[in-house]
Amino acid sequence: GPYTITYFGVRGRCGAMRIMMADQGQEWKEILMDFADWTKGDLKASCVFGQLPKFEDGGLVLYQSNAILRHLGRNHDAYGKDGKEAARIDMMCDGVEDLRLKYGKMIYQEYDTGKDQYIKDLPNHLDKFEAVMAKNKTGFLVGDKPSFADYSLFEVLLNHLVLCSSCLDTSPSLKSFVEKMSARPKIKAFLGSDAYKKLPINGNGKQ
Ligand SMILES: N[C@@H](CCC(=O)N[C@@H](CS(=O)(=O)O)C(=O)NCC(=O)O)C(=O)O
Repeated sequence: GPYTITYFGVRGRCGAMRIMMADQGQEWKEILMDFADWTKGDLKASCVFGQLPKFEDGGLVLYQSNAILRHLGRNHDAYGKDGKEAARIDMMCDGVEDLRLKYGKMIYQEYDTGKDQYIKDLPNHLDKFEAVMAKNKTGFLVGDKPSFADYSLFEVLLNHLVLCSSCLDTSPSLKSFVEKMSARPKIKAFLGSDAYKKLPINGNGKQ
């Protein structure tokens, strides 16, 4: 710390890191970028990849939402107990990223024509995470405590429950995972906060 997020007024690619920091008892500053200012280009030109989110940890400046999650994982004992667990957590985080990319493509490019088919195909994607969650038996993807991959999976599942409220009905381990994560006191408080509720999930208002 001190942690600062610079991003647009959406949950988007900062949904998971906010939930993770809340659960870890961390505070952070939010610099909310409005899109008109962004299109002027000054801040964009200063971003390593020309994109947000930008994350500051004191003097350290990071971009790439999954790199930010990993940094928080390292700093808050949420990256496994050893190298093997860390590698499996990386694998699961990358798997969640694949789901995020599919979800984002549907939301931003194919919502009207592709939403129904996306929901039909969803079980084929969620069953991979269901199998890992069911096998690990601790209530987390890897090891016996939440890792940054758990926070990313949890957040992306919350978004999918908005898209399709029944999408976990055939995934009992994922359903229990979402219920348990939602019940963690600091997460429950954050999900109930105006700061969380006032932000739309995506930049185009579709969900
Ligand atoms: N891989 C990056 C993607 C970041 C990204 O796509 N940022 C978008 C906003 S959002 O899709 O995350 O909401 C952006 O800056 N868009 C503005 C621009 O590209 O000029 C990450 O994970 O952080």
